[in-house]
Amino acid sequence: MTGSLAFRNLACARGGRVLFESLSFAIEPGGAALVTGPNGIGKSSLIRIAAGLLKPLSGSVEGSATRALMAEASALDSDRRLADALRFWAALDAGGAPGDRVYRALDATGLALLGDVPVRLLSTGQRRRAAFARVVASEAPVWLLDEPANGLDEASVRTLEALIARHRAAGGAVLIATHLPIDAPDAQSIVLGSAA
Ligand SMILES: Nc1ncnc2c1ncn2[C@@H]1O[C@H](COP(=O)(O)OP(=O)(O)OP(=O)(O)O)[C@@H](O)[C@H]1O
Repeated sequence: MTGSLAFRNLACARGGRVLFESLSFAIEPGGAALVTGPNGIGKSSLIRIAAGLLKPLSGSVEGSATRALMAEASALDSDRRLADALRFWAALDAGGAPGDRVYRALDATGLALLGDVPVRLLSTGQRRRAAFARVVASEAPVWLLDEPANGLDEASVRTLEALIARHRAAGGAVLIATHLPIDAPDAQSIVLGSAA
């Protein structure tokens, strides 16, 4: 797997206000970038631009075309059982038979025993882990993670960090917007709202 992402001279405006401009950085295969900054500065907007869901004011994003997004809304069907909901997306996200990938992702995120539970009955943290399981099952070379540690207990944050490390070791690239500390060795630090 080879994942990469490059932001070139990016500017973003929302509601008629420029949030950031002249933003350039690249994430190489095996790399990661942690985006931080105060509320409302544009971290989620940057992630949405990288996901192709928001058009930048100027500049461009290049790199691997297949990108998995973990944002606030997981898009998992609340009435489906968790494994079925993940299977639905795994078939679309990565194609092919999703069975094994989904079970591996459930196992990796500590949800192996909850595959038969309807999504609507999951706790907040379990729902976040389920959203992350979708990313893991997607096999996308680029992961875009918006506040992935929100609602997770300490052990789940360690699992998140381990899976990010595994993805990077396999050649993937990861962009993470976070308020909470996430251990990602040698990750670039992108501080929005900083003059530096
Ligand atoms: N659809 C929209 N239309 C207009 N303005 C928006 C829209 N969505 C977000 N904004 C504004 O864009 C700014 C940046 O929002 P964004 O969610 O990217 O910030 P953030 O840095 O992720 O914030 P937080 O730390 O609170 O999650 C905010 O001022 C927000 O009100």
